[in-house]
Amino acid sequence: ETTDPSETLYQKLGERSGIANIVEDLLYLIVEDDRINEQFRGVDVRQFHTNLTDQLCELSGGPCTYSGRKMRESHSDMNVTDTQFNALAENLILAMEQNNIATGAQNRLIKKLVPLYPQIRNL
Ligand code: HEM
Repeated sequence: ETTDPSETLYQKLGERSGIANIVEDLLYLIVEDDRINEQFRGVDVRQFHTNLTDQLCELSGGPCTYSGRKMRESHSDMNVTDTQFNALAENLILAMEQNNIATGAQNRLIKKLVPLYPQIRNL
């Protein structure tokens, strides 16, 4: 954890390897969370891990290219609720907490996800 203002968000998250660790911990939290784990049954965990890591890397300003589907497309038939969206965001915050990411950096990453909300909820 660092408060160095010259670091980018990507650096504060520990670059791609740090983000990969966060996403791995997020996956464990998802499996434990009865609000959302049903939705993830049968999902290709390796591919999900790679794609979410690339997406968060790119969104945080890192040198990655997300190559998965559009958010509207991958979540279109899931009927994701507000509660479920918030549950996933909450688990992401917990995973960042577990990886000692500074609170300011946590909030900055969550803010990057806000524009995805209507796509993921299919609104
Ligand atoms: C901030 C919120 C979210 C982000 C950033 C996000 C991001 C992603 C990404 C990057 C993928 C991979 C897409 C692909 O491989 O084409 C994905 C797939 C998926 N997401 Fe989300 N997601 C979010 C919220 C949710 C929520 C709330 C649920 C359900 C409760 C959910 C369920 C799924 C499932 C089941 C898949 C796998 C789809 C498949 O492989 O067929 N996501 N998500």
